[in-house]
Amino acid sequence: MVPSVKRQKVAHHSIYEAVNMKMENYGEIDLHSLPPHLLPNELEAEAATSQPRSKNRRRNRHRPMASIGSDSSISRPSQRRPVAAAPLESDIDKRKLGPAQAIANSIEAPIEDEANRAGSSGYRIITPVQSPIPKIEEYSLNSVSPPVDGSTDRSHYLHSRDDLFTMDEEAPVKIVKPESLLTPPLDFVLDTRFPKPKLPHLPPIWAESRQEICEGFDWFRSYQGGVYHVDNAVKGYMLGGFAARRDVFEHGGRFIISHGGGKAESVICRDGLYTSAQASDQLAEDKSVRALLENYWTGRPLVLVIDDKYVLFPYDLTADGVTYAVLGFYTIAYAWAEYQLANNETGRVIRYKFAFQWCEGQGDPWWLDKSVEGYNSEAGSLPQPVQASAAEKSVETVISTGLPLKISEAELYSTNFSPLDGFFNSPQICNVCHIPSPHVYSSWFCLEPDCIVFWRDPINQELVEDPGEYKPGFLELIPPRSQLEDLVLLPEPVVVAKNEPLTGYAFTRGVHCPKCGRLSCRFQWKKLSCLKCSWEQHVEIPKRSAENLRAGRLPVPFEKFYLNSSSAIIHGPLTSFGFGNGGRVPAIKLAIRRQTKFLSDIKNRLTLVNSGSADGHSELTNVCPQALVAVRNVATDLIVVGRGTLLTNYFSHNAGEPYQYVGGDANTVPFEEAPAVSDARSLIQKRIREALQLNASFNEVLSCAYMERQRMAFHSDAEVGLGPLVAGLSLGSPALMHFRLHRKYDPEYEQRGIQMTVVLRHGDILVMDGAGVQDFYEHTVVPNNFRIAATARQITKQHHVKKEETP
Ligand SMILES: O=C(O)CCC(=O)C(=O)O
Repeated sequence: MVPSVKRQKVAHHSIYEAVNMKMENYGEIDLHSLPPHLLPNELEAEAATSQPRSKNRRRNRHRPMASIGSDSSISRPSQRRPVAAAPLESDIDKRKLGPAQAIANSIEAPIEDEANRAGSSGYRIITPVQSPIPKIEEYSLNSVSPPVDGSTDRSHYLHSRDDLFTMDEEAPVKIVKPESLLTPPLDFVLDTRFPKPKLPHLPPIWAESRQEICEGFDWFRSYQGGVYHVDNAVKGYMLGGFAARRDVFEHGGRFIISHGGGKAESVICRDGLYTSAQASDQLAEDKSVRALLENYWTGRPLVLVIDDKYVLFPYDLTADGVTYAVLGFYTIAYAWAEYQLANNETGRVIRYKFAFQWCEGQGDPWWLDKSVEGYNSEAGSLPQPVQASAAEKSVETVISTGLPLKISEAELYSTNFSPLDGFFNSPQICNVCHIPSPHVYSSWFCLEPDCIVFWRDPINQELVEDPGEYKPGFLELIPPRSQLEDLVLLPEPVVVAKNEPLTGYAFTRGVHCPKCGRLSCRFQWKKLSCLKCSWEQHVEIPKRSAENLRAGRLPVPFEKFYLNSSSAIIHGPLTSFGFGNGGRVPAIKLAIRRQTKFLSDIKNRLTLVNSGSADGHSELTNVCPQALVAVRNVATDLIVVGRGTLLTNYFSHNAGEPYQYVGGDANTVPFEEAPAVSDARSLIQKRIREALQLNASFNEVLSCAYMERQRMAFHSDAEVGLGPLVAGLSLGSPALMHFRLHRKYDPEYEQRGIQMTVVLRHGDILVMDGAGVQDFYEHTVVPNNFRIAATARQITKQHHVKKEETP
């Protein structure tokens, strides 16, 4: 929820003007006027969706270019809308509940329940289960809706989804599923090809975790769901988990049929309570389906990615530690809707099926073993058991010898036709809805879900129980259809250009290893490296001067802080106090407390101490080189995002006492080994003594380093044995620290908006004093650009007692 705020002109006072001045409440500003990259995620998402979009731009980008050799008699989808065409804007509401659904709801006899036939292993409706700490399992990503994110209290989830969120990606979610809910989908085919042989060689592009794919591969940046689309065009499609009935992998993988578009039965987790959501009908206007249909009509290629659970792929990815492998470019040859069995009231759901065909011009699929005698590149060769030596063949060699890494313009022609336009598989026009449907199965029936005879025998109008086999010839390859475009699959290497800030966004992204093909996240501050082999590229980030660190303006309409007028937080007078070598230095002390309900106790306060002196800055710059040893830490094993390891969205380094948040002992060094961090601690303690007359003695400092667009998620430092005094020193670009009410005090999300925002500039120390600050509020830090923060705490023994040991 966004706070209800109204616009009001806000004066810009310099720090010096503000000293000792009774400032007005700065709550009356519009947070939406802030640049999106400075907003916390939920506001950022809102800001992004409220941007006006140029329809023309979008259409031009995704409509096919003029076709070469196209037949003018071939009608375009815009002229007549066959089955499953992307709806026009005006159609959307009308199509929400089609006549087919009305009929389906009134039909008494459901399609025969295969689960019953299969005995007790069949699918069940799952009722809500109370589950304290579930066993974490990955659930078919192609079919799972994101669970509702739970608490962001570090004691529950050490990292929340915001930690990994960057602006051009979907936020990753926790895919958690208690064992008791792990029932296989009803509509699956058993894989008969086990045991699968080992891969002939590593794939040219592969990853071990979903995050690696999303950070390192432009064609697939979806942490949740199986369809990655941008501006209504699908860039990547994930084939994962169980295949649905009638899914196929033909011609050696040149022709693949898959069920896509989400809305399968899913598990939702909220506050530790797991519930299942029933499968529901896919609609042509559902975002994923709609985007897939747009690719279908335009012939635009997309990239197929598989995971190691995709049963129809003939090789075993797991043997080589491959979780995700990129197949190559495909276009959609056919799209249609059909009924599939489901575990809901009607016993069935509408599902869209897509037939993907390998794009010509990108060589043969990399997994086809050309060494097999009688290898037929058209048909593909079935996998043979692979010799160990062949399996270990260097991907480097493979990459250089013709892999599906690029579609070259010269080899393509754009047919720009629809497969329904009369050439393939004898489409027929339905005499009820007058929309053509392809002839997919042995007998033809209407595949337009809004038609009252959808999936019904045209003669006796009976619902089709089993459509049987595909019509002979349906699985044959069709002439290629693609746009004249130079599309590059291989991730571009990160090039270190002269004078480029090496903390820029490009350097936060994942890297593709030219030796073994693995995608790795940027996990070390000092270099880009492959997590599989020895490949690495040094990116030596130079030491920054105080001036350089301080540079960077925050385009926000407030100098120091923002208070939401409905928050009831009050601030005291702004005062100045002296630091350092005897001279008085103008500085700000801003005490903020909440007057009613929550922070009524004066002990709970927030103070921003600005060092304000040149001498302070020179002391601080020493901290930087120390923090540069930082790494992106591994998130807790309580969370699975997609598959594999999960890293935070910033780099960190811990000194002093182990801090559970950064993995305890494993990621902590003693202060003696971190002299600059130790200096920062001394400086923080000194400033607090001077400004607040508090004798703080911190025994832990967490240093966080942020590159462009990185940030720390909403959380509170409310773990047992922490604080209650927490003080953070800011270095580098200015940042916004937003506070919102903790979810436990606002369960209905009524006041989920930002209650308070504090600007943190180079040299500032923000002091959070009192357990109430952590208990009532969560905070997030969104830097404007390169920034390092050193946050000091007092950690007691209680903090080290493991969760299971607490009574
Ligand atoms: O100042 C920062 O960058 C974040 C500090 C913080 O929230 C923390 O360490 O808990």
